[in-house]
Amino acid sequence: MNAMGRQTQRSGASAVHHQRQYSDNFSDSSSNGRWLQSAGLQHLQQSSNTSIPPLQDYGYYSGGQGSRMYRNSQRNFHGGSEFSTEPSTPNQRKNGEDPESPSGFSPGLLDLHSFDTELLPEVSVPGLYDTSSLYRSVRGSSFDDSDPYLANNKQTGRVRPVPDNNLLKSFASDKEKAGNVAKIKVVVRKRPLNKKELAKNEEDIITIEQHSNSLTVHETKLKVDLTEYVEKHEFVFDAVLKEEVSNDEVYRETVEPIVPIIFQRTKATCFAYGQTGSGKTYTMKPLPLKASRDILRLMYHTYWNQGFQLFVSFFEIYGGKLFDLLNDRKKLLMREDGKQQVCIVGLQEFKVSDVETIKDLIERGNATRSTGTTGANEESSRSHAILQLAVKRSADGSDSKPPRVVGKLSFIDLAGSERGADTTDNDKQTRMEGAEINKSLLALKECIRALDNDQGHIPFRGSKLTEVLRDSFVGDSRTVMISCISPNAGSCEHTLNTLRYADRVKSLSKGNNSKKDVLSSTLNLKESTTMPSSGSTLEDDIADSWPENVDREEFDVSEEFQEPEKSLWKKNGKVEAYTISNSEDKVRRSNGQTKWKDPPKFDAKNSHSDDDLNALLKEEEDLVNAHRKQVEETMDIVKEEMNLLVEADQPGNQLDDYVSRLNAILSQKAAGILQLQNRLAHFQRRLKEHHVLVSSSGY
Ligand SMILES: Nc1ncnc2c1ncn2[C@@H]1O[C@H](COP(=O)(O)OP(=O)(O)OP(=O)(O)O)[C@@H](O)[C@H]1O
Repeated sequence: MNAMGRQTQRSGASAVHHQRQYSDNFSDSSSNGRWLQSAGLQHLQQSSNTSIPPLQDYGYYSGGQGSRMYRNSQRNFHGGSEFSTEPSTPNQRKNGEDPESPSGFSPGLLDLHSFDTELLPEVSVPGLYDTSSLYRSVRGSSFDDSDPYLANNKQTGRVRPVPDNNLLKSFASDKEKAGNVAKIKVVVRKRPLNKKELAKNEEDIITIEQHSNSLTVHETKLKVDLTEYVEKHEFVFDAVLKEEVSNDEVYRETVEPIVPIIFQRTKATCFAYGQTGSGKTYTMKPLPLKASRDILRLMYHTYWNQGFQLFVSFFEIYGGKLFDLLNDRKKLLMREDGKQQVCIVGLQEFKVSDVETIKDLIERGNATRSTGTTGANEESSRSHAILQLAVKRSADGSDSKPPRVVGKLSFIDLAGSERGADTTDNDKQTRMEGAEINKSLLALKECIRALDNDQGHIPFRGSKLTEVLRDSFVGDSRTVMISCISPNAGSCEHTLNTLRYADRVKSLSKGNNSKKDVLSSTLNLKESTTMPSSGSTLEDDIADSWPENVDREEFDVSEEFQEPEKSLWKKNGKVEAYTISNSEDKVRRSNGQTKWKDPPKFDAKNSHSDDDLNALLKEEEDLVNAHRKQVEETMDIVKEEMNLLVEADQPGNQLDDYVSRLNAILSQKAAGILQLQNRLAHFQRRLKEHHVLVSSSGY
């Protein structure tokens, strides 16, 4: 059965797979339009019944249906909303005099020939960053709705020739903003404890220092004497957002700075990454609408009358296949043209001119999206949803030629990453989905790394997701990654994996060699050497970059022996002794980490030197050797005891039982050694990979 077929079937099984409802465990409020509220766009909620008109109703804005959409726009911009004060546009629309006013929302059928993803060549726009011309015509009055100049302009039908003072400021600040936007920005967002977690009295283990953009995970561990101790894992990112931070603030911190540069031939991507149920969808959902609002504001204000147009498309990648979320999940094909441009054949693109229409489109797409149930989230996204806002303009700024992409903003709501452990109850389908999802997350990270290190080869072909995003990564591009984390103790391992993934993305970034981040990176690398308390899983693999299949297989073998070992440790004195030593080792290593947490006395250049890496490798090797020694000693003791028992020739079958139990322990210990050896091999590979990447990043 193909993915589509499976999808349909699964959708039918309501308990397992269903359309996303957007309800949550946090509040009892109706979820319909809740995300609008969180987006600060609640005024649009009233009109949320507005259905999207059938496609055939709308031509391009120059077509005959334009007036209908024009009325929509008018309502939107005059509905007492924040948009009612939108400069210039309302009057224009009211008067119906604006020949440029894009009154239509119309589909653009994308095919190999028409989907031009190539950036528009730089077109000189009079007044755009051309300060000499700006100054020549600077006017003293302000640029707003009541600006008499604007009214005059419209009355006379003259094309506004140049911007005024405020506009000049706006250009300058846009330009400044653009320069300030890092190529890769990594932001972490913590969600609040949910009802379930609160009911279970789960502890919040994340503390955040927003002013220093640092975050600490307090991981509870067991000491030698079985008392608990807390190991701290510190991370520093570009921004760290507390649980009380609103979606508005998230927008301001992440997407707002990149909106203006979309008009400057830049393609940007914003995506959320994190464990299932950590808040990716909650975080991502309001962003496109807020961005659209700002894009339209720029189009109608700063870049008014310069021929920019906004287009929306929305599709998902499910099971490695593409489906159009704005066209009844029609299956799409991805092709590369002769110029290696990615083309999505059949994807419908809608020309939009008002926020309300965009809101309707987004809602329609979200309602069509594939969701399922995971252990951690009843409405888990099982697909990657990609919403693209493309700013276009025809080469000569007129309507006579088809518009070409100037810049593009892609929002990706990634499917939830899950660990193997979470999927034990899931069916094969869900596990396969998980594998596909994890593959694309790994590929995404590899691409971001390669891009930021200016590597010649970008591994786009690693997954459908990265292939589709290819054109967003070439040329002048920006990436904002929002790592979403759950605060509860039960999610500790997931949270650490998410943060390590984020840290890998960030710490290997070329423009990110500040001492602070080097410290963070080194710290986190150090933390990653901690022996896991349970077996590694696919998510671990992603977090730690072990791409080779062979690694996975090796580790699966060793994982089998993890459980019996755990169950033994309380039953048998000898085994307990072994495990306790193991804990002691951890404690020692944990204490040893203090030196890494102190401010580094090295300079950034040498922080990742061979010596550091070799020292880490040596330490891990010592650790494994120490374990091996302990196990061997345990085996010796067990053997000795067996011999004693045989010599004592105890009557009855008690002896047989005892011997077989000891034998079982021996074989488990042997497996333990094998596991440690595998672990060491993994670690060596990881260090090697890290070393290669660090060297190529120029530290
Ligand atoms: N910052 C937050 N404040 C309040 N509620 C939140 C927050 N983040 C997430 N939630 C709630 O947590 C639940 C899970 O969030 P969400 O569906 O966004 O997770 P997800 O990471 O997208 O999961 P999946 O990957 O499985 O789709 C939802 O009910 C959502 O409303």
